[in-house]
Amino acid sequence: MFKGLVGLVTGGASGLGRATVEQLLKQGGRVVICDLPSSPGQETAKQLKENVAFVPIDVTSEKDVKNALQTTVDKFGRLDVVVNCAGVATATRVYNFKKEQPFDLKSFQRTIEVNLIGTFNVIRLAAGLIGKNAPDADGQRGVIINTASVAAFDGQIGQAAYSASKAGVVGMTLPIARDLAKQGIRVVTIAPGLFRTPMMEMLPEPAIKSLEATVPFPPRLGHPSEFALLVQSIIQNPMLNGETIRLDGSLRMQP
Ligand SMILES: CC(=O)CC(=O)SCCNC(=O)CCNC(=O)[C@H](O)C(C)(C)COP(=O)(O)OP(=O)(O)OC[C@H]1O[C@@H](n2cnc3c(N)ncnc32)[C@H](O)[C@@H]1OP(=O)(O)O
Ligand SMILES: NC(=O)C1=CN([C@@H]2O[C@H](COP(=O)(O)OP(=O)(O)OC[C@H]3O[C@@H](n4cnc5c(N)ncnc54)[C@H](O)[C@@H]3O)[C@@H](O)[C@H]2O)C=CC1
Repeated sequence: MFKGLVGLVTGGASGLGRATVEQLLKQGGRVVICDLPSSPGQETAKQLKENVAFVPIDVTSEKDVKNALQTTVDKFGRLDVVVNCAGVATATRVYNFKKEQPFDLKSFQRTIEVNLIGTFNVIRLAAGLIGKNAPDADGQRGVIINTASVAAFDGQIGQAAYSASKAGVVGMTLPIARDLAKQGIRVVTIAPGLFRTPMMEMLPEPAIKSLEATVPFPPRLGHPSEFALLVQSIIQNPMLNGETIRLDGSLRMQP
């Protein structure tokens, strides 16, 4: 289905990103996995064998992202789809009254830097490369897919930094789609609910169970493959643009 398509997936060594890499490969695409040098990206690429490459990057670095785009061109000759999955989660109250300690500003800044600025960094640099593609019959040159979170809308206690970073991703989706419309590049954001990934598994199991119990239907954590399925649908459907799609079993998180 995606024969010849070239994708670049940040955070592609784990969780939702990895499932996306697998789905794109299954559909005949070629994929560059971008993730931290400390991630299992190299092993992941080895396991998946063909049509896949790993480039170690930090999404906040201009040099790293430019290097990943150059590798994409050198290896596969073009770039059609970017899926931004790289992200970090933090959980701290804005002020801890027991310890008389305010939220650590560096931690707030780093969350914004990775989740929001890192996503923007990849978009701004990748857009130039996607824009070099010849347009298809519909005038389309490529697609950029971002990952926000339902926490952008209903962040819980302790999620000020994380929610702010993800709300930023939601907020920039429409203006960037408008910026890139003339070049025929679509921009769509997915706001996942609760998916079983290493990030989610950092929460204690009782916390996971209690969150899971709040999902109306299906009353369970999502499978990463279900996120990847939405990525595939977004790529396939040319009318989807400038929108954030919740993928959450109708979950609205409680405080
Ligand atoms: C990854 C995604 O993108 C998807 C998601 O967002 S998944 C949701 C992730 N959610 C989180 O990570 C929650 C982050 N928050 C926390 O871990 C903790 O609230 C915290 C560590 C920040 C604070 O913990 P704390 O100061 O020890 O507070 P604690 O004493 O446990 O709780 C105080 C009150 O808040 C409530 N509370 C705390 N965390 C809660 C939670 N996650 N959900 C609901 N209520 C919560 C407690 O029930 C308690 O209520 P009462 O005062 O009525 O008894
Ligand atoms: N798992 C869930 O329930 C949800 C996840 N999300 C979001 O989905 C995205 C993927 O999350 P998961 O797969 O669950 O987490 P994960 O922790 O399994 O994967 C995230 C990947 O991002 C990489 N990464 C982190 N910082 C990076 C950086 N600076 N540069 C490059 N790569 C970096 C990590 O190394 C990791 O491989 C994240 O943006 C997360 O916030 C949103 C809502 C729910």
